[in-house]
Amino acid sequence: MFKTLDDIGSGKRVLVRLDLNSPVEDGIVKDNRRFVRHARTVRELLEAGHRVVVMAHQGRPGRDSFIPLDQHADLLAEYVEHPIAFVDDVYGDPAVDAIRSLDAGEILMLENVRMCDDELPEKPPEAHADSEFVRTLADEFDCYVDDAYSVAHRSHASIVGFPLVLPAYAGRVMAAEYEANSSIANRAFDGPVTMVLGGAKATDVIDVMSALDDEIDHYLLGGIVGELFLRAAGYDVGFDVGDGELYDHQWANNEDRIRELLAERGDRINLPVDLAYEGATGERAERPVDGVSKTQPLLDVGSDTVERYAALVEDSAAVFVKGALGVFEDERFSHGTVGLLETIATTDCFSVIGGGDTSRAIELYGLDEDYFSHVSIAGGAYVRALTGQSLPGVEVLERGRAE
Ligand SMILES: Nc1ncnc2c1ncn2[C@@H]1O[C@H](COP(=O)(O)OP(=O)(O)OP(=O)(O)O)[C@@H](O)[C@H]1O
Ligand SMILES: O=C(O)[C@H](O)COP(=O)(O)O
Repeated sequence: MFKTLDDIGSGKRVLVRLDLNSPVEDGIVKDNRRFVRHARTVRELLEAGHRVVVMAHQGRPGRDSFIPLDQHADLLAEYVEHPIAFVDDVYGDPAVDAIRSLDAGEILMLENVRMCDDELPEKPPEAHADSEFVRTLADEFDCYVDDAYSVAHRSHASIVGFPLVLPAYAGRVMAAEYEANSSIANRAFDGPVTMVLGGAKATDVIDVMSALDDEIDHYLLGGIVGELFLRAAGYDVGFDVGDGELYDHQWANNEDRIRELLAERGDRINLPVDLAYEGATGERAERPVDGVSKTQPLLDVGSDTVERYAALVEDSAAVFVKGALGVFEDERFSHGTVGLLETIATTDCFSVIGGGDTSRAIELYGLDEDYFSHVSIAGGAYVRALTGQSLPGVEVLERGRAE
């Protein structure tokens, strides 16, 4: 296990890695729960009288979302309820001068760490620890805090380099995410374990299913992934219609694995028994799957499916969610996703809701996060945790030099 904020003491120069990577629309950063969550770690560090320097990233070079972090500093400051200075540099003289001018209880955010050439190459921790970026910054700090669980699947310099050269600690987000998301591997549950799997990314879902076996008693499928499984089971769905392009390429890439999973675990894989679509006057309409011949997009699981899935959830000791059961962003097609989330919220099972998109349904429909054991802010890292893979960022924290 790793050390946490409880082990740091007070009055230190702390370099903290957050994951504030956010959706960006027309150059504007969209507020999201990553800010709220990380604010708690930051506030705690400030209250302990540390000098706090935040390192984070946004987008990747070449993408529209690859922008500076000045807006992130302002948004985070609102949640921390404390001004956050920003310097448009990562480890050059302007950054080092700004770091040195901080007083106890003050906070500074560095520029997008992916603007630094040393950051992005996937390299082992030893190679990153020896980079100019890591060596230069490490000299300015007493310790490193990693709160960025959702980037822990990347072997990037700001994630794996510092724990080799500074005492390293897990922030509150890192510790909570690690504990909840690894619980299939690390905990025994006193009753059935259920996975709700949907959304748009078939390969992610199939990877999770392939990596798990006896641990899971019921798989409840929906969304695009559910339709692909229905296609493999012989139904006339799971292909693109009109100018759509969500299904056929995913089918071509995953058909064999889907057929294998159905053959090996068909008894535990639950598929939708009915599906919803847009009716002639724009209303939600539903049809049983055996009566469907797909001529238009199918946008949600139907009411009978929700009822069957809810009964299995009610009987479960633990439920893990990855991916939405329908296009929940449109209220007409939110019934599957939101109906199941509401059922999970009213039972006392251990529950983890993951997937960046899916967890947005919780706030969109005003569900209280406290009704779930954990709502993850991770995407790729959540999938890797569910598949039992270790994350480089967590591994290096565990073997870091925290004393
Ligand atoms: N039948 C469907 N047709 C089209 N889109 C769908 C359908 N069912 C679900 N979706 C879409 O899938 C999206 C969620 O899929 P995705 O696989 O990205 O989920 P996630 O696991 O929550 O996200 P991420 O992997 O990005 O963290 C939602 O935005 C939803 O609108
Ligand atoms: O938003 C995320 O999932 C993380 O910040 C990782 O971002 P990346 O996929 O660009 O590495």
